[in-house]
Amino acid sequence: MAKVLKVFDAVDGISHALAVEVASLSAQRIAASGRFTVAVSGGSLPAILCKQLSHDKNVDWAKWHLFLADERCVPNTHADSTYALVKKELLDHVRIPQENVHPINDAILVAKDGACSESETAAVAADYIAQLTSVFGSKIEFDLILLGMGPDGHTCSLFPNHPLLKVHNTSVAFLTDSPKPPPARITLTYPVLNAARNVIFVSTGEGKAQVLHDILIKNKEYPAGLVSPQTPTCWYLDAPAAKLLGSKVSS
Ligand SMILES: O=C1O[C@H](COP(=O)(O)O)[C@@H](O)[C@H](O)[C@H]1O
Repeated sequence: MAKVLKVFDAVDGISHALAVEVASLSAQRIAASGRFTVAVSGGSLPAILCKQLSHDKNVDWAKWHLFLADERCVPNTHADSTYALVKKELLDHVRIPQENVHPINDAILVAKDGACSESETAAVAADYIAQLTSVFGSKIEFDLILLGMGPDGHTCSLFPNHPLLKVHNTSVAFLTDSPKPPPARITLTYPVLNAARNVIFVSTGEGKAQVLHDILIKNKEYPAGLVSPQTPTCWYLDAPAAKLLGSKVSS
């Protein structure tokens, strides 16, 4: 599937363009289906995504259903929690009904520091599958999944050469050996990523330049490059991240 690249001089340009695009997709899908189902990654993405979007009063936030594309198995108030980040950047500023927001069930966690046992992590994943099923039924088709990418090419908590890259029999998988701390995490799997109507990647900073070149120019296999949804994946990049992409980039 083709990839669409959008390159901006600075991160603020990404925030602005993303806010416009996400608001537009939200309006389209709410008009068509009465709701907007979204999954978001952690890391640098929530701050970039929400800087402008969280001020948009025209978005029908009450119709949003918000999931996490991956999450660290820590309490929802922990410094490493993606939910905590999304709460700070978005949920504290807009009115998405609480029942439409889907953090992990952190009451399951015995370990509160990210060092979860396999059985706890598996239970968190099983609960997250149930949360997805309660909204989607058996066919999980997000309107939009917003993803980041690490400098090693990982996306969600799908890391290079990890066995989870081959998991196709569940919507949510778990791992307790993440190469990036904390080790215990849950993640959406490729069947869910690839069933999405729209996938947008956001990648910024020089530290991502080499892997972006490898994925987008050399077509080397990295987890982020394997995402192949219903429509072309769209990559929002700043100039430092895009610096090795040369003239093949149309901004
Ligand atoms: O660990 C994670 O890292 C990736 C990339 O983060 P970034 O800070 O380099 O943007 C993120 O997309 C993922 O959700 C997160 O769990």
